[in-house]
Amino acid sequence: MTLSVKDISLRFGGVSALTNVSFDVQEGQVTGLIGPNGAGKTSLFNVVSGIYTPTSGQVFYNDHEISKLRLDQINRLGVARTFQNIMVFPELSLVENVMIGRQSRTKAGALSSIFRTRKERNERSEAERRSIELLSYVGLDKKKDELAKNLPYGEQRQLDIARALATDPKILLLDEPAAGLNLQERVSLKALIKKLNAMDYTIVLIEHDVKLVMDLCSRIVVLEYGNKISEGDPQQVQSDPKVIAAYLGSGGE
Ligand SMILES: Nc1ncnc2c1ncn2[C@@H]1O[C@H](COP(=O)(O)OP(=O)(O)OP(=O)(O)O)[C@@H](O)[C@H]1O
Repeated sequence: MTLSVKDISLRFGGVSALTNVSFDVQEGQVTGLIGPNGAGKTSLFNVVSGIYTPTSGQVFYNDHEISKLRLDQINRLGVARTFQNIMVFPELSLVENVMIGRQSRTKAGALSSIFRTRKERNERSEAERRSIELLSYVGLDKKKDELAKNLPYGEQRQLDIARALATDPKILLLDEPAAGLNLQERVSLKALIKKLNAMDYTIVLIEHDVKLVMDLCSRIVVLEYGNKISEGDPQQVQSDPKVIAAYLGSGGE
């Protein structure tokens, strides 16, 4: 087992964002996290990735409790994430964007150091080599020297995923990666997620595009008002009356 969420509750003053949510993410799978707006999906990612400390409950990663660790500590253990809003640096090149993501892995620091020593130069060239390799995973290596701001929106999302890969994670948490993408870009994204999963990345996906989730995920967890209301394979979840009611109640989103 890779990631285990146990009885997680998260409250903001009077608002319960999550109530006793538990589920496991199995290694090598693509797990979907779905639910209407405000269901608590992003809050759960924020807890798992160390942005929020849960009010109660625990998160385990390979049997280590990570719920009290910081974002950077959890990241170093092998959990990386993207955010709903794209987090690329528009004025930097693609390869620089990915190299900044690797900065925590190099002792000398990727971009800001003056490359005086052989060790620092070697670290930089290794960081650059690996960054170009990661760009090739998402199909952007040929554009490595272009500025991020000049990429079409769909490719900026792919660059964002390459940045998340920069710390060499085992688990990738993707928060609405298809948001704002057109049909063709969604097809490319689906192929990319399948490819990354085939490369052994374990993936947890928050997504409103239910068809994309059904096509990609072997297991789906459904939240509503901070509670887990269903869990299972796509068939089970799709036919669960609680899930149908939750989606109809939210306008069929
Ligand atoms: N920092 C915060 N302070 C107060 N309330 C918050 C905070 N973050 C989230 N919430 C509340 O927690 C609940 C869950 O929000 P969350 O963003 O996790 O839902 P979501 O399922 O990701 O929604 P969406 O699909 O719209 O992104 C909402 O009621 C939200 O208003």
